[in-house]
Amino acid sequence: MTTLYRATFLHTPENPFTHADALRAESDGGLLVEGGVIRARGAFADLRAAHPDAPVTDLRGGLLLPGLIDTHVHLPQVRVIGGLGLPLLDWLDQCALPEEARMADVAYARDVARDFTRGLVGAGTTTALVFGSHFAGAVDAFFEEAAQTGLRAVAGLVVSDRLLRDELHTTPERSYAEGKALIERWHGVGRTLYAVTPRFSLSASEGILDACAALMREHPGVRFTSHINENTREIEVVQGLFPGARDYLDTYERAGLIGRHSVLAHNVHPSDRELGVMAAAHCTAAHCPCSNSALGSGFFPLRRHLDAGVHVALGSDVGGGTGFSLLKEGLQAHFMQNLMPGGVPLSPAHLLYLATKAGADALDLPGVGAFEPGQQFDAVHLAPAPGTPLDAVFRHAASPERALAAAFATGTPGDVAQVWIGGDVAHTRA
Ligand SMILES: Nc1nc2[nH]cnc2c(=O)[nH]1
Ligand SMILES: [Zn+2]
Repeated sequence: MTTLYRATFLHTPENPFTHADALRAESDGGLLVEGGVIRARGAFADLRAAHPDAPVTDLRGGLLLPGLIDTHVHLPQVRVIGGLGLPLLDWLDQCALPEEARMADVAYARDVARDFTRGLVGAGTTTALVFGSHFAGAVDAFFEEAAQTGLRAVAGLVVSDRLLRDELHTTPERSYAEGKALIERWHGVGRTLYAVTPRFSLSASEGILDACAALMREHPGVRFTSHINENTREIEVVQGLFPGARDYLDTYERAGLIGRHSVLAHNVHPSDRELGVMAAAHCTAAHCPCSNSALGSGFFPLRRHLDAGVHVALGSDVGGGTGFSLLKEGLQAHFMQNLMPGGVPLSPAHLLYLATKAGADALDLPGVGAFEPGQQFDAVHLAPAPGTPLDAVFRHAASPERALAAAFATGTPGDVAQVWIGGDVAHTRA
């Protein structure tokens, strides 16, 4: 089936941190989509002339963006969003982990997976790197729900063997066996990929990190994700647990877990050595600015990451973060860079890139992240309700770029009118 979408669209096929004019915009644009794939892109009038018989979907009056890509978000935490005012380790004990223990009940986990997946797609997120659950049944339930919704999910069993709560602990042997079974069931099936996911070095012994590395070695193409350098107290505890490690990164590096397919969340307090190794390994730092603010973790040193050559993308970190909207994460990133000494001024192009193409690159998914011919039609249509301030801005914006800035400044999931994944409608505003 072929459709010609008519819209004001913007995308960042190039990296605005390294390319001038990376923001591409078309005020009255056309995207010709066939079988879920973008076949042609340009001015609407030109595409209309070349394809006079294609049915037109008219999306004028809003903004069409590539589907947003969340590179760090926790499945079991959707119902504990809002535990404000605690530092990381207290927040885990009091807010997150009691809820994560409830995921042992598969029926409960299925309901949570529905809330979670709806929350993501309703916010315009079409691809997510998801911290699953400590329970394999809950991870299955999530993959099933993602397959139904159409979400591009990269996810895995979260594994830990110390310092959380007994119900959440496993063993290296069991984590390996359950991970292998999940990889065989889900990796590369439909739109899903598997991510090997030790929770963080604080809760993962060398033995369980080795089991993670074995899964990575035996299943090339699976992704890796964990947390790093989020909170100063956490870093001290990790140093004590790994007295032979050079730093936090080394706890993963020594196990053989750092490479092109590794995404490390937070990295608020990195050393220069860690940044150098991350750059050389082409791994990604998932920056989660709302979480960093809510948990008081600190200011993300974006300048140091960029100077070192470390790839950076955005994550919502629900439920340490405050919601699924990557527009809000973009705004919070902008605020924090504005406020910190030596912060990087972030333009609308930077924010769009961090929320789309940067995530696609982090996950090594060349088929998504922008509106290039040959890419999947993953898209979010922002169309604020008439009479809202964002609608007023959209109707009077001097350029698509100004409208984009306003979408980051004041847009919410309520402004997401429709979402497509691979050409299929995955969400329509009620
Ligand atoms: N923000 C955050 N950091 C973590 N470090 C280990 N687990 C978590 C978590 O659930 N959220
Ligand atoms: Zn997290």
